[in-house]
Amino acid sequence: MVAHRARLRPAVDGGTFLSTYLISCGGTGGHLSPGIALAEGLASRGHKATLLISQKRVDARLIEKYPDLNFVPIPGAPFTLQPGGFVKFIVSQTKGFFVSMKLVRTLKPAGIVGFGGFTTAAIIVAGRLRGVPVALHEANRVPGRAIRTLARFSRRVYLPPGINLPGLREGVIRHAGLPVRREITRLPREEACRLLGLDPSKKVLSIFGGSQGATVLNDWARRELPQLALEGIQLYCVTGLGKGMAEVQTLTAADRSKVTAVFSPFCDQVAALLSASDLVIGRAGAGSIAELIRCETPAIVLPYPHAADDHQRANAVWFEQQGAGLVIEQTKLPELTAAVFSLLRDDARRQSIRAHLNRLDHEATLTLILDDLENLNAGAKPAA
Ligand SMILES: CC(=O)N[C@H]1[C@@H](OP(=O)(O)OP(=O)(O)OC[C@H]2O[C@@H](n3ccc(=O)[nH]c3=O)[C@H](O)[C@@H]2O)O[C@H](CO)[C@@H](O)[C@@H]1O
Repeated sequence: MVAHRARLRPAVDGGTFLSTYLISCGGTGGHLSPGIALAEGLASRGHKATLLISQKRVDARLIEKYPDLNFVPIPGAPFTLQPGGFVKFIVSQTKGFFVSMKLVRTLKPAGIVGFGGFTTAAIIVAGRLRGVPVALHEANRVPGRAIRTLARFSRRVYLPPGINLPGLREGVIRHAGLPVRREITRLPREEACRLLGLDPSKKVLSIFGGSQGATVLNDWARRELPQLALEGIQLYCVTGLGKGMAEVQTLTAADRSKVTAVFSPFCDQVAALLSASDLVIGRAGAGSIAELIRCETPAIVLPYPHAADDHQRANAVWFEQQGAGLVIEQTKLPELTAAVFSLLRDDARRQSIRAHLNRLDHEATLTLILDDLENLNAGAKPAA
């Protein structure tokens, strides 16, 4: 670890901390979760972070669990060329820019990190104008529009291993995975099942369709529930906010034992969910994949077909190439049921997937980014 060479700044609450960082990470769980992970890492090194988030419901829900972190919602809307949407984009980005300028002026950050998405542009431009070192993080295996546009303003661009962005100055790109929140770690299965109200002696299948949930996967789960229950397989389906009510059902298996099925709009216990699950069916969001790797949970992923530049397919292909999971295209949904039962019956196959997950990066990403940010800061001129 690099020594704490960062400048000492007075804390707003009267204590002292090394430096303040601004982290722009709003809009989806896939942006917010790594932002939280970075803020946790900075705090562990004595720094302070303010996280800029969107005004979307999913952001508000996800941050409930982190009362000790400092979140600031800022205006912003996704880019679109549709007339009404484009005007909204311009107006909200302009507002976001003025809020960002004020934040940079008052907080005097030592660095700004943007995780992409529509909340990132304003703060990166504001930081750049005020001479603050700015860094971008791309989680996906196809860099998004915000990252592609803003990369030339940035001192660092963190990209997934093997991915490049042409035209950047030498030394700007660093290869790093997605930082994962501290709490996401593999728990003993019995404990995880207990936390979720499940029976550890029975298999657990989870549906985890990213931060918004996935309607096709929810529908599949409801359709297949009788058959799953008959085989004694418990179901934990995270439906997504606004996609159904919380519900617990008790069904009967072929051997007359009771089988639980849980439907929940949001999950606050992702580590327990992934640790209890014998198999997860999910999307191929970078956050989900990083957390499946961290908890070593076998999964079948169905890339969201409308993701920008088809980036979920690229994530999924990489995941499968590592032997870390299986991919089924959404157009081949009818194949899912057979694949699920086959994998749940095949303990050796799931064990082999776990072995592949185990050899993938677990901890190094966050350390790499923290070291690098501290180095950047140490070499930086004081913010204007
Ligand atoms: C539709 C779409 O374009 N989704 C994108 C979005 O992912 P999206 O936010 O949909 O999903 P991800 O899988 O990347 O991340 C979800 C995050 O939310 C957390 N979570 C989710 C549900 C829940 O109930 N509780 C909870 O805590 C997960 O633990 C995870 O940390 O950003 C990702 C990162 O750029 C992209 O890879 C995805 O393609």
